[in-house]
Amino acid sequence: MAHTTNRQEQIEQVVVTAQQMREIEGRIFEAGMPVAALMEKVAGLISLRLQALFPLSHYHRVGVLVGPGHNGGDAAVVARELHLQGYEVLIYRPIAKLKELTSGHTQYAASLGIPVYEQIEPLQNCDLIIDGLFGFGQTRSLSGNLADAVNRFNQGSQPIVSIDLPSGIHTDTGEVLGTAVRATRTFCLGLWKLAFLQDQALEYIGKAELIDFGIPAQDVWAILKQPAGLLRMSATVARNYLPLPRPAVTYKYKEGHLLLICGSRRYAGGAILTGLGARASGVGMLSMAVPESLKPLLVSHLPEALIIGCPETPAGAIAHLPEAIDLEDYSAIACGPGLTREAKPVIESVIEAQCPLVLDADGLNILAELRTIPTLLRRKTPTVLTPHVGEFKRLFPDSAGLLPDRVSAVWKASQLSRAVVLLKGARTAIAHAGSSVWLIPESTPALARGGSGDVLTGLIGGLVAYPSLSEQPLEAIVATAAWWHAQAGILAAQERTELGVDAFTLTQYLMQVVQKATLMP
Ligand SMILES: NC(=O)C1=CN([C@@H]2O[C@H](COP(=O)(O)OP(=O)(O)OC[C@H]3O[C@@H](n4cnc5c(N)ncnc54)[C@H](OP(=O)(O)O)[C@@H]3O)[C@@H](O)[C@H]2O)[C@@H](O)CC1
Ligand SMILES: Nc1ncnc2c1ncn2[C@@H]1O[C@H](COP(=O)(O)OP(=O)(O)O)[C@@H](O)[C@H]1O
Ligand SMILES: [K+]
Repeated sequence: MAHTTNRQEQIEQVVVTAQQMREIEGRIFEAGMPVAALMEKVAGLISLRLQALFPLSHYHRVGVLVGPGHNGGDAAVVARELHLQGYEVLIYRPIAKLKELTSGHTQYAASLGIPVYEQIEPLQNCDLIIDGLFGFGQTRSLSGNLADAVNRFNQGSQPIVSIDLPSGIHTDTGEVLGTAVRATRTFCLGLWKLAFLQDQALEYIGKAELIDFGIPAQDVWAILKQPAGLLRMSATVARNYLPLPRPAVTYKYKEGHLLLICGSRRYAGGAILTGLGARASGVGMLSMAVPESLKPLLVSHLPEALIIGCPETPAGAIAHLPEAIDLEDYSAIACGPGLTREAKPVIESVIEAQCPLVLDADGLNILAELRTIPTLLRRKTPTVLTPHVGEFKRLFPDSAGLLPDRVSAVWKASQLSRAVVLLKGARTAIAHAGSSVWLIPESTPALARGGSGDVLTGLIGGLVAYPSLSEQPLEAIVATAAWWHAQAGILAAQERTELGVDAFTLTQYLMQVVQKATLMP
């Protein structure tokens, strides 16, 4: 993160594994910070945030789940603070053997008159539950009475706030270990843990919030090294990879020439959406190769684009690229949406192109037929693949075994193929050649809708085509496009609800994202 100097901004962009978090904390403690003082500080911040979100006037009775480790310690301090503020607090402590600090805080809480129970029944009528059973120290599965208790709390209608992670969620993979707390909100402590960016954990995490308790940046970088392996894409970072401002003196080809190859008689709309995604990138020149019969349709939707009609199969797919196309003319090619699997000769041609190549949809299915890894390893210029999980499994059967740990799976696939692999999902992950993995931390399920991926392909193609960005890491440019796409979805959903974000509408919100990002201080 050479781009930002502000500690808070750096902290927001970092993602850590449990092991890394432990090592970072280890440095802080070694330097002299007392563990007890840090726990007091963290839990103080949590208590203040809880009081703001859940005022005493509406949430009188609070159940606090105290586990055996320091997550339980945090919870016991929170219990004390809420009690002192006038909340009626009850502690559930299922495991008798507690770490020393946790034991001390629980004992002190009890001395103040907070009841401590080993059964959940007394906590049944609480207005709010605070989950401090396990945090990033959890590796074992929940079973027996503990699992039953968690399942019963999940059935209640009261909100649940988890401290650090929902208990039962694996810090790195996001996997449910036996069972897990379904939190309304989770306060992630200090640094974002990887589970917050793994699709399988999202419905347990609820609304996620980082509680920044002042981890010094130098301790983070001492453990993560730069560039870090896991990175959260944000507006601050994305701004560095937008082709703005344009130089005062420029011309269309200097702002990139993208060739899109897409569409078929059956999937004509996909070609339009891909074109509109590319348009939003502002790319200097857009050419589109489509089946000959779609030419009038494309011209009417994208009058600025150069539409190239291609020979068609009887079913209306592109049979092959016309002789007149010279792939050397373009600064990037994006290919795939709506092609159908009949367009195999197209993929065989573009694989030989000497510019960056983005493959999506049927482009990926055909690549899998051609044998993904040997085909990609032949290429001398970068390839970007944008699969959803189904396509990913066909492309990379060997890496797919790591799913549902999407971050490990995409990392492995990129390492084996040397390509930039963008794995679509609720939290899209982008990896390049086994180096960093970029994660898109915010999105909206409004995007789970036919055609929104086509828009993304066009947008990625457009950004990749900019010669002014060609010195930048390709994976960061692809992640910027994915962040942009997700932000447009969020804006559109805010104005139109999650039901109102069809793919065409999505394209209409792309510009607003750039306006917002570039107006930021
Ligand atoms: N260090 C600090 O000052 C700060 C730390 N912070 C807080 O500390 C948290 C990490 O604390 P932690 O390392 O103590 O681990 P934690 O997640 O509480 O639990 C591990 C314990 O649970 C036990 N256990 C696990 N699974 C189990 C099972 N199924 N059934 C039964 N037992 C099971 C496990 O036992 P073991 O598996 O080792 O036998 C171990 O004893 C972190 O998330 C944050 O909240 C913050 O306040 C910042 C400052
Ligand atoms: N639950 C979700 N939350 C956020 N984004 C999602 C969700 N589901 C899908 N998306 C996004 O929507 C897009 C869908 O793309 P894709 O599956 O290729 O659809 P299509 O081929 O119909 O265009 C991807 O960018 C993906 O990340
Ligand atoms: K927890």
